[in-house]
Amino acid sequence: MNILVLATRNKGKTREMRDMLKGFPVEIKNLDDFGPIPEIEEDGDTFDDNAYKKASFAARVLGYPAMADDSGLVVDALDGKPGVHSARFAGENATDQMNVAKLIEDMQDIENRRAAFECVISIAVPTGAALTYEGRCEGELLESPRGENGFGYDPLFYYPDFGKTFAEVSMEEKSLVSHRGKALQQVVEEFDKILEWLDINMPRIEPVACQSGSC
Ligand SMILES: O=c1[nH]c(=O)c2ncn([C@@H]3O[C@H](COP(=O)(O)OP(=O)(O)OP(=O)(O)O)[C@@H](O)[C@H]3O)c2[nH]1
Ligand SMILES: [Mg+2]
Repeated sequence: MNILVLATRNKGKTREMRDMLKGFPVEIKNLDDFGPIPEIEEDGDTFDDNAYKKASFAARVLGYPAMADDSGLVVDALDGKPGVHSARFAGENATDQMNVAKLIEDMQDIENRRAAFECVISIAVPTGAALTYEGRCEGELLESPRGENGFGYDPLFYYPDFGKTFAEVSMEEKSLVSHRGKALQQVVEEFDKILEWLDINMPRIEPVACQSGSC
């Protein structure tokens, strides 16, 4: 069976990606299933750049196809911030709670509460060839958190059609409309094509003994 490595350290993302890919003929592995690998610097200007960096680096280092997600919250009134810096909004080692607290503070007394989650998923092979999928989800920011589910900014992200925040719905409900859910739905719909693409693009390196014709 094909192996696909989820190139993320984020447990919330991992849960959502694993859930949507269950039932497909692919063995999903986490970075934790391998020995320590170096941290990837996420210094790209776009979600696209960073998703590709993470997926192609993991694929090259591990020798398997890898899927990475780069995502974040884009807030109208903050000129698109925190954007690609969503995970580190309140500082380099910020927790979700710290990021949420900073966002509440920065949005104090601001009337325009419009925000969107954006996600780019990259599936890469060790040669660097890659496929890209995107998703976006629009909502509004509350003034204080609501709900216990999800991760990141979910307790502040109010989705009008649900009348709830993403932290007040189940993971399955969130995935029906979320940025990551939408990108993953395309992955799911195209999964047969992706498997064919992997077959064509994964380099088949014969063991040295075979290359010399002795097997
Ligand atoms: O409330 C949220 N619901 C979501 O559905 C969601 N998706 C992304 N985010 C935020 O954006 C950062 C991604 O940054 P990011 O793509 O660099 O990921 P990360 O650093 O957490 O993990 P990794 O995948 O890079 O290992 C995350 O940490 C979160 O703060 C979300 N917040
Ligand atoms: Mg990251």
